[in-house]
Amino acid sequence: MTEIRGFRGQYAFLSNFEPAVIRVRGVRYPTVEHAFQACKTENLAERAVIAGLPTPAEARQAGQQVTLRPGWDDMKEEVMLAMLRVKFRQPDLRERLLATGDAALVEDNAWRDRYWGVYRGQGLNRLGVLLMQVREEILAVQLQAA
Ligand SMILES: Nc1c(N[C@@H]2O[C@H](COP(=O)(O)O)[C@@H](O)[C@H]2O)[nH]c(=O)[nH]c1=O
Repeated sequence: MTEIRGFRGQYAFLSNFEPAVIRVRGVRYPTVEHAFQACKTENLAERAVIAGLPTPAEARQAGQQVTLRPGWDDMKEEVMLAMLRVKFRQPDLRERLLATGDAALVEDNAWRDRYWGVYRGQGLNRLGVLLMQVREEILAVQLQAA
């Protein structure tokens, strides 16, 4: 089976740091990263600040300082999945995701994240797994409509 390892170059669009407008409760976020980090808090003022940050790296940093909502750890995968579903509703991104076929998607990273990705050959690759789930869902809908 082919594998896409590392979301760089032509596969950078799979990264949460890539531009993709996500709307959550009327607020517009420029990347999944912004939206995901904002969802860590229920404080709308904190969300608004994150939405306005110029880069996803700054959004990620800000997400480490917000008032964490109760139970965040148990809901973070559902939230990530929801954000990814919104991202890949956009036709161009949806087509590019589908074009990865049945390749394994592995968020191989250099920033030592072994939860969402894989670092030095080890990690849960939860981002990759959720991306593959979204790809499956899109494919299932297309097959139903065919
Ligand atoms: N740190 C990083 C990425 N990692 C992203 O950061 C998020 C993890 O957030 P947290 O759960 O708050 O640690 C998650 O969306 C993961 O995909 N991605 C990138 O392209 N470049 C980076 O430098």
